[in-house]
Amino acid sequence: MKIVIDDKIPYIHDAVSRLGVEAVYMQGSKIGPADVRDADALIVRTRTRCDESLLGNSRVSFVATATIGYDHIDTEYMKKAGIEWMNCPGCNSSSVAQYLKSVLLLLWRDKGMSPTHTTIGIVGQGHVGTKVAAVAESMGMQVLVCDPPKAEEGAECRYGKFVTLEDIARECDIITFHVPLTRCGKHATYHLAGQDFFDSLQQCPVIINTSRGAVADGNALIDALYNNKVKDAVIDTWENEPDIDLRLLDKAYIATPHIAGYSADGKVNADNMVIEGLCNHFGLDNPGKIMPPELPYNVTAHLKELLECRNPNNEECVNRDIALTLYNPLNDSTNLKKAPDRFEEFRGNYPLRREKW
Ligand SMILES: NC(=O)c1ccc[n+]([C@@H]2O[C@H](COP(=O)([O-])OP(=O)(O)OC[C@H]3O[C@@H](n4cnc5c(N)ncnc54)[C@H](O)[C@@H]3O)[C@@H](O)[C@H]2O)c1
Ligand SMILES: O=C(O)[C@H](O)[C@H](O)COP(=O)(O)O
Repeated sequence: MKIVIDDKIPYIHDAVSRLGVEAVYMQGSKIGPADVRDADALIVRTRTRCDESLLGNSRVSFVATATIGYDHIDTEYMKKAGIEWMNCPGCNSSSVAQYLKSVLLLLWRDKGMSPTHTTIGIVGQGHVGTKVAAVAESMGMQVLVCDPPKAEEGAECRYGKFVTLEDIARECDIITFHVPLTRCGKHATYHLAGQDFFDSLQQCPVIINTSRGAVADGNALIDALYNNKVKDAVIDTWENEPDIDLRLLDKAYIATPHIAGYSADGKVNADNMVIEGLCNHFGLDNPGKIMPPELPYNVTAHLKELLECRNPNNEECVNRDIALTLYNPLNDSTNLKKAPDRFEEFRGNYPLRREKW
């Protein structure tokens, strides 16, 4: 049995080696029809488009993407071809929530946006949006949630009732997108934040996009930043990655290379889900749970010191410093702003980041 695996899926190698199968590791964007022709399974990230042109002449019967998003998988073709496929729902949702928490703390520290005077609009109440809403609520923000598909299903909104995107545009000081990228259907999200949306903003909000780049129209967002319809932008996901728009990079307060979900915890969750799916599909013995690496001693000691110096007068600052020591998106942003051509390199060699210590 042969598996082709994206070589930038961290922590998965040992578990795969214990499966006793042939494994070929390759750069995701380079995996082509000739590489998968005699393969039985494919484990990818967002960089491999899985469709008929890749899989049509192969014997692949199982495709797993070690990600939440699956807009790079042609699900219609998978169904037609009888290929089982899976993504990893929720795997790195806590990592994106950690990213958002640090962003909100930075907006408070550096831009004076006090949480108790801030209304945040969450667009999409799925795995990520739910956790982000909880973070914002715990900081004292007023939370509004827009999720028309969930509203139509009669799902419960924890924050009063679901509101419309127009309500969000009218009321919110921060607007953050957590929807899948979809190009058709009643609730398609391609350019959901387009010209009309930016024109309708009333509070000159901060716009945050950690979902998929094309959920926001980059040109319209840049215009809105120049015309002061938008106060600041925090961009993790970009149109046309890795060839990102340098005007948006320059204007964005925080600009990161699609790494909101890159905690080691999130990566390991995805690995464990993929290995389980693979073992179930092929009847293999599961080689056991993969664990994330520990933080180095100096980081752990520093965090311990911060906690020990906590007192009632500076508790807020200590908590903020702990969160920002664990993860500060400004570091990733500074690197990307200095060297945007290294977008994929920053992702592929991402340093160890943990959600807890
Ligand atoms: N930047 C990163 O590293 C990173 C990490 C994880 C996930 N993501 C992306 O974040 C997004 C959200 O992930 P998730 O796990 O929460 O997905 P999810 O499927 O759990 O939730 C998405 C929610 O969006 C809602 N939705 C769909 N269309 C909508 C519309 N037009 N308006 C408002 N709501 C709509 C759905 O009803 C659903 O509740 C995805 O695009 C995913 O690929 C990015
Ligand atoms: O959808 C997801 O899970 C995230 O966007 C994920 O972090 C993407 O990571 P990639 O596969 O591009 O490394």
